[in-house]
Amino acid sequence: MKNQPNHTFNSRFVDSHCISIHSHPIKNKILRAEKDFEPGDLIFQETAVTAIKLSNNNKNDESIIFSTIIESLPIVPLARNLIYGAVHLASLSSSKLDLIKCQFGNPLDKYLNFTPEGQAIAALKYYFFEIKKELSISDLFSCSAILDLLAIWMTNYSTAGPQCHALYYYWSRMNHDCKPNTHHRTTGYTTVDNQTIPIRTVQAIQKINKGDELTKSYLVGETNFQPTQMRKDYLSMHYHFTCTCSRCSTENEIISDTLMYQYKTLEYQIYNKQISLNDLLIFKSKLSWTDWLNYSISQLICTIAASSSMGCDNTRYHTAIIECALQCIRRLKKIYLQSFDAPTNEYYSIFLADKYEQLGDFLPLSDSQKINSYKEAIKIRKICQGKSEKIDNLNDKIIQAKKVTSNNQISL
Ligand SMILES: C[S@@+](CC[C@H](N)C(=O)[O-])C[C@H]1O[C@@H](n2cnc3c(N)ncnc32)[C@H](O)[C@@H]1O
Repeated sequence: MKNQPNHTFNSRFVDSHCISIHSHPIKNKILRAEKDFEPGDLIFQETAVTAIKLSNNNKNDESIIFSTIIESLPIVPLARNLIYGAVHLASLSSSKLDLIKCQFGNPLDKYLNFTPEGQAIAALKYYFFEIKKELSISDLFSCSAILDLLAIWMTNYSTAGPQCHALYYYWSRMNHDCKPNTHHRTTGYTTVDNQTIPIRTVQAIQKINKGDELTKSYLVGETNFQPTQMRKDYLSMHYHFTCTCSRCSTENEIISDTLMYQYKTLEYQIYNKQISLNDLLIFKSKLSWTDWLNYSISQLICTIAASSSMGCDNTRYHTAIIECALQCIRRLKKIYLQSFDAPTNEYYSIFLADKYEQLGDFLPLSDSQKINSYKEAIKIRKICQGKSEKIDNLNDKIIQAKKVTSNNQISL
């Protein structure tokens, strides 16, 4: 039985000849292709049903609920943003709310207090009455009703640019696969009722036949390349299901509990800024090169070095950081080349291209590999569809690097 929305919101880009929603005994709702798609084909574009803008510049905007109480809660920014999401849902009309009442993942008591989700849940429970007073939430909403909305928001929202979170009618109903057949991104914004609403574009990254389920990956960034067991743990923790996709059934990278524990501890320490880049490098130097943990630490080091969030001293650690980036490239390349549909499968290409760009950023201007690394990223992104804005950015970096290099030569 096909379900289509009653068009009380702007879904003008969605063509019902391309996709439809169906019921499924385990996954509840699923999104299906209504025709064949080739890799790179546009499947659908849709405007979000609702979105919140999290930018501080908009504090005075009536439509965005910023509260002194929420801002002063002792929680991390992501937890605060999740509460804004839940409270925002409570402010919607019932018809809009009905449209986005997707299935939610975990029972809320599963989240640990130190995670952003756990902090959002705890803060909402403890401060509900103050928050309710401050934000004039309707009396119809009890604390448990708002917590239900938080669960819906947490399971189904997506970031649309750094300062915008949104829920979609179709996109939010797509289920997970560790090797998804679609890729999605925000391709613009529109204004509805004075609100900025993002537009999401979904493209095929594999050959899709009419009747196939359309899937996306719920894994964040590099977690896509974590071993099966870790991916499954993440999905069970956040989305409350056991992944049985083809990749989970075929890949078999065994990770010992000790390694897993060490990794989780490191993640926790990094998250809480309890470990320095130097500590990480020392820890890594004691691991064998074949350890999965060794590779994962290289990923963490690259991320830290790229954001410099831990006061990383680039000069002192340069060689080690570059070696970490190269190690990540070697591993991603291996996965990329093993993938039967590479290089058309954007799923693998994105990560490899990003890593080449990161390596280019890390390399000093005097190193000829810097520009080559950017060129490699361009080559891969050119194969992917719809990455032109990132290619422009890389071309700018190459021009910049060439300019600085030639200026240096002149001054010599
Ligand atoms: C974003 S929603 C997806 C839409 C959802 N199926 C619905 O009916 O609203 C995420 C939830 O869908 C279910 N789900 C997603 N992918 C799944 C999968 N591969 N296997 C089983 N359940 C899945 C889980 O319950 C998860 O918490």
